[in-house]
Amino acid sequence: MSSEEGLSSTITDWIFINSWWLLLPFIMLLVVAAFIVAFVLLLYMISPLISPKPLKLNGAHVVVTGGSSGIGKSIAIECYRQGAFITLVARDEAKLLQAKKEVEKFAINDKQVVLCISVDVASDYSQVESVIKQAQEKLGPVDMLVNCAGTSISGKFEEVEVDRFKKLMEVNYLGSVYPTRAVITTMKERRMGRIMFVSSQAGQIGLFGYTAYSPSKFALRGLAESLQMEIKPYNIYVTVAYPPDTDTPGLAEENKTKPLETKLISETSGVCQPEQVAKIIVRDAVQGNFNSSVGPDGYMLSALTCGMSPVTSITEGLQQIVTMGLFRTIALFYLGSFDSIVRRCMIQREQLKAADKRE
Ligand SMILES: NC(=O)C1=CN([C@@H]2O[C@H](COP(=O)(O)OP(=O)(O)OC[C@H]3O[C@@H](n4cnc5c(N)ncnc54)[C@H](OP(=O)(O)O)[C@@H]3O)[C@@H](O)[C@H]2O)C=CC1
Ligand SMILES: CCCCCCCCCCCCCCCC(=O)[C@@H](N)CO
Repeated sequence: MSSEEGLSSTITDWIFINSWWLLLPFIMLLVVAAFIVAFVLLLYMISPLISPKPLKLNGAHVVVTGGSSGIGKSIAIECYRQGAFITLVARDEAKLLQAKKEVEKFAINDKQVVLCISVDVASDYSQVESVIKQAQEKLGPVDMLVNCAGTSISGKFEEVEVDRFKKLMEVNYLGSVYPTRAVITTMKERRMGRIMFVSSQAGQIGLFGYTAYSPSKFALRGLAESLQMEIKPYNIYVTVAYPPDTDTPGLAEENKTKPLETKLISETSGVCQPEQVAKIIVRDAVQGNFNSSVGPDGYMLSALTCGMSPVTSITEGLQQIVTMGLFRTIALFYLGSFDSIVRRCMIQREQLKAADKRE
């Protein structure tokens, strides 16, 4: 070792031993940087969890498609009871007028109005746009749009008439796209609003008999997620509701041709009353929750199928994280029992057929 090298290493030692504090600024800088990174990460995690400000229904203009019957009518009543102005949208004028009378019984002040509009929400966009414009001229800009017009049909895949697949996509999916498209620009300008899509538990799981219906309800979820990402900075919140079987004229109609398998499987989550479903849906829409479910099965299904859907509260996010594995375990038992229902029904049918032949 040369004497020069010896000298430089002695100097470095000296700095480390006696002047470590010279490094203090660097250490502090590192600590501050670490804090900043942690803070930014925390902000990223927390920001989607910040709950929106609840919408005031008193004096608000609520448009309910499918508002002349069943769940839609109950939603209209629930909003009216909280002071909203209502536009009911459906095709049949007589049913609309009847529903208007029923809703009006729940007025809380004498300024409230129920407007009826007869239009097919699924056939022609320009028509839907023009009636929404008329409604806005009469009752002011739409604060909340409830897309509840819809219909269902159940049957085995090969027994469902081919044009029904198209029909259900038109009514249940496009029939929600069109009214939403007609209100969104004004909502964005006003930087406020709520959009509700009424899907179904059959929009979270595919079931025997719902090959035409389920996809039209699943589609709403894709629409809702994409739209929510676009309009959240404009303070507009989207809610997707997933009701179980609900006691309505729509369900009674569907039950006339429902396969036994579909009946037995759907019984799992029971039958609800439309008033009960409407209360939950309206509460969730007012709060701006992305997800709205009914009952314990509905809760489990929603947590299990949350995927990449937006979260609207810290508790919701935490519950999803904690329950996911447990609910999947429970789901496997449900799936097993559904498979066994389908197998048993098939065997029963074949035995009946064989007996018929023998006679
Ligand atoms: N009842 C249930 O078990 C469940 C229902 N749902 C969903 O909830 C929604 C409401 O169901 P429910 O209350 O049972 O249905 P109903 O059949 O009782 O009512 C349907 C409403 O939608 C209107 N409508 C139907 N088609 C159109 C159309 N093309 N244009 C405008 N309005 C239309 C009907 O009026 P009109 O015929 O005069 O146009 C009526 O007001 C549906 O989307 C359904 O899929 C979800 C889960 C469970
Ligand atoms: C942890 C996992 C829990 C799993 C629970 C599964 C429960 C399945 C029940 C599905 C019922 C579907 C009702 C569809 C109603 C409907 O949309 C039509 N009636 C419309 O008319």
